[in-house]
Amino acid sequence: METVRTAERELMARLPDGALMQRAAAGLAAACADLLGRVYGSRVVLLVGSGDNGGDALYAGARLARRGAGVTAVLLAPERAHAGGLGALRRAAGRVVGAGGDAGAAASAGATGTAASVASVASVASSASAEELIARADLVVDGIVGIGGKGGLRPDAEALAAAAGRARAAVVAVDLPSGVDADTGEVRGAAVRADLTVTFGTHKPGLLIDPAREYAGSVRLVDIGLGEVLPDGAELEALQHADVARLLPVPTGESDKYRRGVVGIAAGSDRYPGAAVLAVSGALRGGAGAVRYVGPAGDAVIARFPETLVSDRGPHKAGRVQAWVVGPGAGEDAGTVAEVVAADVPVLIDADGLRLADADAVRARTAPTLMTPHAGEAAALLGVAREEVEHGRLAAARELAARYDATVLLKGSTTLVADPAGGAVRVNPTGTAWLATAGSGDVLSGLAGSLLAAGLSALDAGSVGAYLHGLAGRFAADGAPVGAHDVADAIRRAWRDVYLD
Ligand SMILES: NC(=O)C1=CN([C@@H]2O[C@H](COP(=O)(O)OP(=O)(O)OC[C@H]3O[C@@H](n4cnc5c(N)ncnc54)[C@H](OP(=O)(O)O)[C@@H]3O)[C@@H](O)[C@H]2O)[C@@H](O)CC1
Ligand SMILES: [K+]
Repeated sequence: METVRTAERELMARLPDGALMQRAAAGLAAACADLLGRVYGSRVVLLVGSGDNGGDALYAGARLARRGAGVTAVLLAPERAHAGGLGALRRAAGRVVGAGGDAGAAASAGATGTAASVASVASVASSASAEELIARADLVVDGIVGIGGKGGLRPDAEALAAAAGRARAAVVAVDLPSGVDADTGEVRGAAVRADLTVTFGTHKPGLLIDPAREYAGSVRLVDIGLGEVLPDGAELEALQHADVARLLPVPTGESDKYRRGVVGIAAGSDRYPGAAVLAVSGALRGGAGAVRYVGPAGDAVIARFPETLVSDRGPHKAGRVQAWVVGPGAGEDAGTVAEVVAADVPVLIDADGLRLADADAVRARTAPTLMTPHAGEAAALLGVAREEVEHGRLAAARELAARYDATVLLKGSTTLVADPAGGAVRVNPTGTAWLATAGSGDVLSGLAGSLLAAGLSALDAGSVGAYLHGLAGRFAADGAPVGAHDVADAIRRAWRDVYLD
């Protein structure tokens, strides 16, 4: 989060002391009030760590207390809690206890001369333990740790996170759920599970990428004015409808089918003819002017899609294409994979192709390469355990892109697209769990390959393909299970939704 911190420092130098924190706390309190519905008479518990994240929680708690909520702050480190925030909460008649419900520890917050007075702290550090307070709360605000967090939660923080998890209260995370890694989205140990995360200034990668994304609940961004000073080139970006609409290849008056690009699909085997059919089904909806199929499943492909140009003579002799897709259902056909990898046009490598392709040959390519592994395939390529990739998706995508000098689309519940040149990694915002269905990846490879053939860069083809594919998955599912061919059928609707929006 170095970029955010630098921006904060710059902005702070121009603003009166505490102005950023006040903006953050105001936005946080408003979000809490929305969630509570009725603030007056509600029971709010603040989990307060020793940094500014806890300060945000304390100031927001003070605002809620002024509106009639019963607010109790549970301090993890009473002697180091944010002094200004503690004073504000006290002035608003909020209560303060130590994490163990321990009056002595809480009282020391006052005793060390911070804004809380000994009398007020000691008098309210009553008999109820933090655990009991949390169990009775309507709302729990997680201000344990924010972007300053290092490593997994410490044991006392972990106990509070667990208590919040057991409670019936809604949980609001301040800036990000404590315990998730702000930079990478990794969750190594215990972490707070939030219903809502109120984040400040900019989306942190950890809020957009699984597994952390799951812990964040819905995410609300509060503008604290960082936009003016944040440098360009954020670490992550997500395409929106308007971006995708601009990138879609749309035929002009002069287009003929060859100018719109021909995509070659080298996929399927006697054992897996279905993969060929599904890849072609995606390719036909991706904007290329024609789809050429090469491989042993030509009959199955023609039977389903008679518009396909079919050849059984191998990629070299199949006729010109503007991009290749190789790998879905390829089985052990390393020869075809090698032939395609050697072609001097953009190539998308998927599924079996990822395993069969020679790494040096991929690196030696001069035309763009787009690799589309899921977590298991990425793990095999990197030589690590699958969990390693699942816990660190951003790092894995970047690492693969660097190793293969290829654009990498890492599939999963949050699909990421990383370019070898560096720059922001694209997070696909349209995914749905329904897409985890057999053959769905084959459809995506055909679709993205078709976009490559139509002239999009590997980064754009991958991210636009994932976007349309995710949207198509949502349309096709509509709350019920889907097959991959349903997803392919819905691509046209997704395209219209984006283009005509
Ligand atoms: N700058 C601004 O103007 C604005 C900043 N804003 C807010 O500030 C937040 C960043 O604040 P920050 O830099 O004080 O760090 P923060 O996240 O509170 O954590 C540091 C503390 O946590 C502790 N700690 C560390 N790891 C831990 C663990 N695993 N488990 C448990 N504890 C752990 C660590 O303890 P220590 O290592 O020192 O013992 C240290 O005391 C940011 O996320 C946003 O909410 C907004 O108000 C907008 C304006
Ligand atoms: K937090």
